[in-house]
Amino acid sequence: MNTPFIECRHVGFAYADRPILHDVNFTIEAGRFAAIMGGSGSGKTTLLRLITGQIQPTSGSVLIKGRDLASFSAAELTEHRRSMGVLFQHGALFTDLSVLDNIAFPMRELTQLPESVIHDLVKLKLHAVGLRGIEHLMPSELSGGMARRVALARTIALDPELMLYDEPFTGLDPISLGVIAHLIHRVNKALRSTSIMVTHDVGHSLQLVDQIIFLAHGEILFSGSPQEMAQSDSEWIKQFINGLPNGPVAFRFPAQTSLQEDLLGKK
Ligand SMILES: Nc1ncnc2c1ncn2[C@@H]1O[C@H](COP(=O)(O)OP(=O)(O)OP(=O)(O)O)[C@@H](O)[C@H]1O
Repeated sequence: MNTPFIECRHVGFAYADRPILHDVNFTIEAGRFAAIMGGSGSGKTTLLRLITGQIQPTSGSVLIKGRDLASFSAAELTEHRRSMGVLFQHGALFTDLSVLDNIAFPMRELTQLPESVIHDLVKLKLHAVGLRGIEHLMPSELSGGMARRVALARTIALDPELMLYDEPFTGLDPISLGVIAHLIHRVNKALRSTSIMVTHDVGHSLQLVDQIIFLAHGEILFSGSPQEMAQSDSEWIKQFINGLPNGPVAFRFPAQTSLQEDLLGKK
């Protein structure tokens, strides 16, 4: 059997004394695309940060290509980060740099490539996201959808073998969202990278990914294919997929007193 690209083995994590993840176990095979889903505050971004090595598990281990991240030297950790492309929630561009300089940034920082090659690569990356010809524009001159595409071009600047997307669809109109989803699919196929996306967008992600990891209260409630998820009997998953206001995640906060007591001061 092939060694998985990413494996979480009994991973637990706490911020100070506040437990966030408990006994999280899953594997993602090389070249596969996984979505991490779950309600707000369930620990999705925390899981991404454990995979990038920004934070370390309190218990258990995160293995990259079979090796425990905790055993990486500083140089190996830098190399691990260099081999990753991360698209953040709002795809933040450097506002005082042009599109060209934004996309060239990781190439200039992390490689010794000559400027002429960097310029050609920027054009290729912009072409990949359908925006060749806007190299000279500043971020303030771009629409939200274009800015997200430029951020995607920057993310793929160094052909990463691991792509991480943290809520890439947030704040986009339906057309821009469709474009970004299509581009993410194309990028994933072209780079054959292993990809992980944290998302709340059930509709698009079920079409994009091979695997879904569903977190609730810091535990894995489900891990499997989109087809398996659609057929799941779990009330949590049904509530999430169908966007129901009530279910295991209650609509009402469980107040300690009744409304009558609050308003009339009576029992
Ligand atoms: N640096 C931090 N220090 C302390 N608590 C934190 C920190 N970062 C996140 N948390 C808490 O950890 C929990 C999990 O956060 P995380 O961002 O991983 O959730 P999430 O599933 O990505 O949420 P969302 O979907 O709302 O972005 C939350 O309750 C959050 O308040």
